[in-house]
Amino acid sequence: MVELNNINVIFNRGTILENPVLKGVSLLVEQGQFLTVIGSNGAGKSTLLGAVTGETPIIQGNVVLNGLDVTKQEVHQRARQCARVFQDPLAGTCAELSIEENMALAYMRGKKRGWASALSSQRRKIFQERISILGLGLEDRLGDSIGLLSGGQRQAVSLVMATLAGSKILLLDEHTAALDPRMAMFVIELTKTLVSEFQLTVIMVTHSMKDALACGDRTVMMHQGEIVLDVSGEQRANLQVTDLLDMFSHVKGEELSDDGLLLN
Ligand SMILES: Nc1ncnc2c1ncn2[C@@H]1O[C@H](COP(=O)(O)OP(=O)(O)OP(=O)(O)O)[C@@H](O)[C@H]1O
Repeated sequence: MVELNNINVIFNRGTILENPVLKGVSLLVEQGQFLTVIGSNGAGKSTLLGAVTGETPIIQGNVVLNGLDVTKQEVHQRARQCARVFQDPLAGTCAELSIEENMALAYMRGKKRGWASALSSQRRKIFQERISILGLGLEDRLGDSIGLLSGGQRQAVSLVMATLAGSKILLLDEHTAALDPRMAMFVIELTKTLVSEFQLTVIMVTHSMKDALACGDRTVMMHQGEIVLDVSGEQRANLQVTDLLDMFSHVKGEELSDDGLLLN
């Protein structure tokens, strides 16, 4: 469960560049819910995820993860509870390390135990099992440098890695945006499989209105640091991409330019 209460984020506070990016955002994502987040460029979507992980300093409000108030916790302390996958496949993995070593690092996220325990033969079996879900034959290539994989393969491995430490909250920050359409579809399907298998609570930021409606069970739209739309259930099930755009215009009383939101 992710609970954000009245979160305010202001970048460059007190300077000429002061930028209020989240304006009293409150959001409750129930245990096991899969929320998709859309919104125009600069709406505050990534900042919202940063507020959950602790990477973004908040000036007001509180963050509760799985019932625990983590507002004062550092990023590494919250890492036990939530995992984040970024847009850039290179961001979540270390090119110089092998697939197995990358997985071992992910496995140890938020844990105090040593490196050796993460690389035991028993762990290797778990890693092989988990990575075989991809159907890419990587279970036989655990010793290969992860830098040898394509961007899409690496993003798929990043997603599997995000499930290794046992955290129940998964934050996806446009994780398919840098992939070609075929690989993006593969990673979206993989996302659905992993979310269902590990019963994760998910916040997925996307620029694809199609994916926003096709994945998960609830969609919010952000605009200028606020949640301007929140749909689920039957209302969402009946929505088309064009309806979403109309709703946006209605809520904000303005036309939305197509460069901010992809219509695919
Ligand atoms: N660390 C930072 N320091 C200063 N300003 C920042 C920082 N991070 C983000 N911003 C600004 O905050 C605003 C919101 O950024 P954010 O990345 O949350 O938007 P977004 O909705 O994810 O946009 P996009 O869809 O373009 O990725 C932008 O104006 C951005 O320039």
